[in-house]
Amino acid sequence: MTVIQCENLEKKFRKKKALQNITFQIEGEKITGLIGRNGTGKTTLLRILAGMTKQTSGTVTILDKTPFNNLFVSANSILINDQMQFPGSFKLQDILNFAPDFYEKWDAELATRLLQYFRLSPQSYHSDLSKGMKNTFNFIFGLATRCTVTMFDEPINGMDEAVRKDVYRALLKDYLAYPRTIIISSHFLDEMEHLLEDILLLDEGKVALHKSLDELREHAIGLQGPADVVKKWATGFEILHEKQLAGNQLYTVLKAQDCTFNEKQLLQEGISFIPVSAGDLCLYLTNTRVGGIDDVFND
Ligand SMILES: Nc1ncnc2c1ncn2[C@@H]1O[C@H](COP(=O)(O)OP(=O)(O)OP(=O)(O)O)[C@@H](O)[C@H]1O
Repeated sequence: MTVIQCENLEKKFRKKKALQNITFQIEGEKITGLIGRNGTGKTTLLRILAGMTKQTSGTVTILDKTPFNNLFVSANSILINDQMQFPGSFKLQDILNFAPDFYEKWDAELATRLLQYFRLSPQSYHSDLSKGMKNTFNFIFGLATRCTVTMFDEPINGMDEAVRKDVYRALLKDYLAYPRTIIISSHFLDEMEHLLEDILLLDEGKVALHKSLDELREHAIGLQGPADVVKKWATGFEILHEKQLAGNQLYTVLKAQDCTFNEKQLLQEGISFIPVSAGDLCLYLTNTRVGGIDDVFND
């Protein structure tokens, strides 16, 4: 079943095109990572999907409904971000008490247990929490809604490493018990790679790639060895990233399409295959310069 569908979505802020030609669909229950550099339109896309803002043109449907101003979509989806506002007079417990009025699948026990585990006092005011604590509470809230479409916009900002690890684990355990469509935008792809089934990579407001992680891992190949030999083998391939290393060694990442390297011969010529992590690959695919920051310091 198609849960999310976008066709030629465009969003302009005055003359600025924040999103353009966005076409993709998400089928069924899975966790998708929404990845992209700063300012590439992740938040804008999530806000459109959640019905908080309207696209300039194109179509978007969530559970077959247009999300903007749609009560059905509001009841069945949630966007968690650090802009979430709750009434100033509400303690955390008050927020939890009101949640079942809006979210029919609300799991009060899960929310309470997670609050205890993360040592968040139900008597605290949301506005008094630190950044990391606020995001932890927001995450708990999002998880406990069990919404059919649950979206997290950079949920782990401000959380320390131990909390992040627990949050990833809680997300995975709850998802396995109650599968649903989850989208997480994050700059920490390497950390949460194990959670994700698909990657939706945005670059300058466009979809750069929408693939499963398995497909993504086969998308590129890393070669390292003597610079002249690496360059010889890389001839004719699209180079996604290049880094000069000590001892005249070169590390090159190539687009793996139609790669038919003879691994034995490469090894004989001193070239090693280096796996390219999904996080690094997404960075290379959205870098404007093949050599990255090093280029700034090179003549
Ligand atoms: N309300 C707005 N008014 C004008 N421009 C906006 C507005 N919201 C977003 N933009 C612009 O749209 C583009 C996309 O912004 P968006 O916040 O969606 O990116 P992002 O990928 O979430 O970025 P980050 O990773 O830094 O949070 C940016 O150029 C931003 O300046």
